[in-house]
Amino acid sequence: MALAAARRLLLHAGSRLGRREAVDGARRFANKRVLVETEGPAVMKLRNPPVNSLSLECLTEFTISLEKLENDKSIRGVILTSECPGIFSAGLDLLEMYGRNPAHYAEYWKNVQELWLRLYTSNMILVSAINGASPAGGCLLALCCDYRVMADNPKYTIGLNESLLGIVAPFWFKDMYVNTIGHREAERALQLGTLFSPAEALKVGVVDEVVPEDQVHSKARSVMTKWLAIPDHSRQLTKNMMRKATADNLIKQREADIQNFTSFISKDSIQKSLHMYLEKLKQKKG
Ligand SMILES: CCCCC/C=C/CCC/C=C/CC(=O)SCCNC(=O)CCNC(=O)[C@H](O)C(C)(C)COP(=O)(O)OP(=O)(O)OC[C@H]1O[C@@H](n2cnc3c(N)ncnc32)[C@H](O)[C@@H]1OP(=O)(O)O
Repeated sequence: MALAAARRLLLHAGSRLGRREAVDGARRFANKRVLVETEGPAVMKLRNPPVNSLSLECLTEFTISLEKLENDKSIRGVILTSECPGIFSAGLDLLEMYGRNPAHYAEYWKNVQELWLRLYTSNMILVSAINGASPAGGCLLALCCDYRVMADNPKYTIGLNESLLGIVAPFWFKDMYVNTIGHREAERALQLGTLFSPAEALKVGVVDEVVPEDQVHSKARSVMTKWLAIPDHSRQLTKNMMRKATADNLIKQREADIQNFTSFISKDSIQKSLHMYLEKLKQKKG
C-alpha cells in the first residue's frame, strides 16, 4: 500500500518535472535517483550516491522512468549509465536485505523482480555504458541490455559475486548469465563469485566491447545508431523469441520466488553472512 502511494506520488512528481524541464528546452525528466535525457538517443543515468545501490526508492524510480520511456513511442532505444564516478551500480542495496522484517523483504523482492522483468523484456533497444564497478545486481542491470560497452579500467569489475557474500544468485539471475556466457562459464563464475576485469569480461562474453574510459559514451551512442537502423518490428519479435522463455520462467513462479527469497534472507545464518560482509565493507575504509 505504502509503495503504491509512493509510486503515484513519484509518477505525479515525475510528470511535473518532465513538463517544467521541457519548457526549459532540454528534453529530459528526472526524479531524485534517476535522470533521463531524451535529446538525441535517450540516456538513463543512475544517480544514487555513493554507489548507486538499488534501494527500494531507487528501484521504484528506475521502474517508473522506464515505464515512461516505454510509453513514449518516439523513444526506440535507451543508453543506461551512471552519474556516480567510478561506479556503475553496487547492485541490490544490502541494507534492504539486512535487519528488516519478512514483509519488507517480500516487498523489496517484488520490486527487484518487477524491474528485471521490465528491463529484460523491454521492446526498446537497451545499451549499457558501464562506466564503473558493476557487481551482482549492477551486473544484472547490464546483462538485461542488448549490448554492453565497458570502460577499460582494471579497477572496474563486473560479475555475479553473490556466493562471495554467502548468498545465492536466484535462478533467473543464473538463467540470464547462462544465456549470455554459456553454461560452463556461468557455472564456474557463479560458484566462485567471479568479478571480472574488463578484459576478462570481454573474453568470457559478459560484455561486448571494452573501450578507453573517455569513449564509453560515444561508443554506446554509435552502437545505438547501428541498432536503430534495424526495423523495430523484426528486432522486437526476435528479441522476444530469444528472451520470452527466460522471463516466463520467473513470471509463472513469482510468488514462490518471493517466498523463497524471504525465507532464505531471513535465516540467521544468512543475516550473519550479510552482517560480516557489511562490516568488511566498512573496515575497508579504516
Ligand atoms: C537457494 C534459494 C535462493 C533464493 C534467493 C535468495 C537470494 C538472495 C540473492 C540476493 C541477490 C543479491 C544481489 C546483489 O546485488 S547483493 C549486493 C552485492 N553488491 C556488492 O557486493 C557490492 C559491494 N560494494 C563494493 O564492492 C564496493 O562498495 C564498490 C561498489 C566496489 C565501491 O567501492 P568504493 O568506491 O570503495 O565504496 P565503499 O566500498 O567505501 O562503499 C561506500 C559506501 O557504500 C556502501 N555500500 C557499498 N555497496 C553497497 C550495497 N550493495 N548496498 C548498500 N550499501 C553499499 C558501503 O558500505 C559504504 O557505506 P559507508 O560509507 O556507510 O561505510
